Amino acid sequence: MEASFWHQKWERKEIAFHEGDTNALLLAHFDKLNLAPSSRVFIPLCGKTRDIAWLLASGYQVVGAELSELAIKALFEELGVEPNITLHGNFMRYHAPGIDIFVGDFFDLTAEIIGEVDAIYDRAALVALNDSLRGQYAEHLINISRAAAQLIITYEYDQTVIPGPPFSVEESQVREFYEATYQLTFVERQAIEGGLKGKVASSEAVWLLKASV
Ligand SMILES: C[S@@+](CC[C@H](N)C(=O)[O-])C[C@H]1O[C@@H](n2cnc3c(N)ncnc32)[C@H](O)[C@@H]1O
Repeated sequence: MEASFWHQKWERKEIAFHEGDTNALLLAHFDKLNLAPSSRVFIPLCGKTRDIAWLLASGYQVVGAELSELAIKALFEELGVEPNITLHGNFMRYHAPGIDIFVGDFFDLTAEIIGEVDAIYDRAALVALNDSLRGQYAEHLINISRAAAQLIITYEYDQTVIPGPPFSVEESQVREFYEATYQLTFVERQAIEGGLKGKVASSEAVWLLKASV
């Protein structure tokens, strides 16, 4: 999708992807990453997810990337935190104790910009990108995070019924993108009540990716 697509979504408040509460699959499975206390977690394409509040309250540090400055202003407002805002190359950096969000294009990020990360939490990021960008996203994510472990939540459904985003990302694609770098563990698949957008039977699938030894 073009950047303008997402900017428009935020301007028009068409953000059905945003969940009011902490994601239940995050709560159920985040401990499987076995992170040390105060580990730094990268959230690509973070929007204003409430999952950030949970991670901070759980003692983790968060680094995020998001195109929309509107989203990040709302994120900090909802966190009740006053950010320090600075220009950082192509990005606006929104910083407060324990949290760094880079506002700009994920594909412009570098390992130096995001700094050390211990793990990645991808909910609605891989699935937000169309087919032509998804492989590029996965490769760039591996490079800038130096193959940090990942917890990924995807959607699976019949893509001929509705167009994305979110796009359906099947097991074969998760394996295609990540199997050369990580050991993949399928964690669980959970049906979405009422289907995706009420239109198509769909499940969320959870994947745990750890560096191959
Ligand atoms: C489907 S939303 C998911 C947001 C968040 N992960 C959540 O669970 O609520 C995808 C987000 O990615 C952002 N986005 C899309 N393309 C991006 C890019 N190239 N760089 C940074 N952010 C991007 C959009 O603005 C949008 O907020």
